[in-house]
Amino acid sequence: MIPNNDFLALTLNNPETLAPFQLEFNGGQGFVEETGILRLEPQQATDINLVLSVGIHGNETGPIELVNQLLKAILEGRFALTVRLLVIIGNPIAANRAERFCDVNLNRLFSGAWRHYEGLEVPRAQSLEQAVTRFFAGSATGSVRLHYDLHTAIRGSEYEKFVVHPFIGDAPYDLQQLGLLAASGIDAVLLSQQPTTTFSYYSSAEHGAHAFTVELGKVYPFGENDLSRFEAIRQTLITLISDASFPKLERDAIDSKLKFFAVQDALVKDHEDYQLTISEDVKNFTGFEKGYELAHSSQSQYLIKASGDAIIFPNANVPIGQRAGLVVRPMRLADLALR
Ligand SMILES: O=C(O)CCC(=O)N[C@@H](CCC(=O)O)C(=O)O
Ligand SMILES: [Zn+2]
Repeated sequence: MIPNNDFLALTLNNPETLAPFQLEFNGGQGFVEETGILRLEPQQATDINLVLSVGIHGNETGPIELVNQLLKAILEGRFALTVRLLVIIGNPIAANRAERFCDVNLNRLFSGAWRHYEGLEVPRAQSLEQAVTRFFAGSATGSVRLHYDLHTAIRGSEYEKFVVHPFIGDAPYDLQQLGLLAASGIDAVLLSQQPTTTFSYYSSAEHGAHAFTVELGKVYPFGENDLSRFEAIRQTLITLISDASFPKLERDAIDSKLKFFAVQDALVKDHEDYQLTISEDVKNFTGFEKGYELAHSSQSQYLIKASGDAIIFPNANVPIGQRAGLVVRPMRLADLALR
């Protein structure tokens, strides 16, 4: 069993390794596959397979606390399990250090990108890919695959809660998933226009999952999160897990709740002297006038291409070659292919 049904404590007490074990609870069976990786199988067959990952960045503690609470409620039989569920606490070593990562940003290592890096996160990225592969391999043919990768952002945001939707090529966007996001208190959806090496892109591209990076607010240390700010997503997750059902929102309701943005450019740090021109307190979604110089280095200059283009995740404190921010452009739901 998991002492006190506290999977977070078990994981943080065993940040490097944990021998696999099995557990029974009222409603199903659990399998701790390795540290921070717990698979729950319901008693009844289901056509929903849900990966909930948190703590891919060790210091993003709010979603870790939220999911740990949900897990405790399932293990104590306070609500039913009607879906297959894989819970991942991504980077327990970094979580214990209250750091975003130890050696290398785990959320840049997926889809095999770990082959090009060294450090503590490299074997972890491999393990997480394998765990997700095993999990989806166990799903029934034709069943729904979901992966919600929950994060919090370094900066404050004009839209507090938002998701990054991985690039899906010419495929239509899924109205049911957009409805779930709208019902979960998400304010904005950023549509990626190219492949990346993030966890959500991996599950989307490799496993055909509906996957998102979900940003739920600003980073705070363990114990300092106001979990009431996650109430809407907590409710949609409980309904999904206990009733295998999605919120039913009409297209107009989705349109009125969600703002949409296309990712226009990824800012890439190209030299040690690379600088963003904005101050530390500029929030995500701050927009600029055409021609504004957003970043420069001795190698390059980035000028805003259209008035209203806005900055997300500005951070020049990254290794050369990595993303220092995203530039997004407002768009309308009406412009999207939907199904
Ligand atoms: O606030 C920040 O600067 C970073 C927050 C964060 O960790 N965001 C994710 C987004 C991943 C994606 O683009 O799907 C990340 O940078 O890994
Ligand atoms: Zn993060």
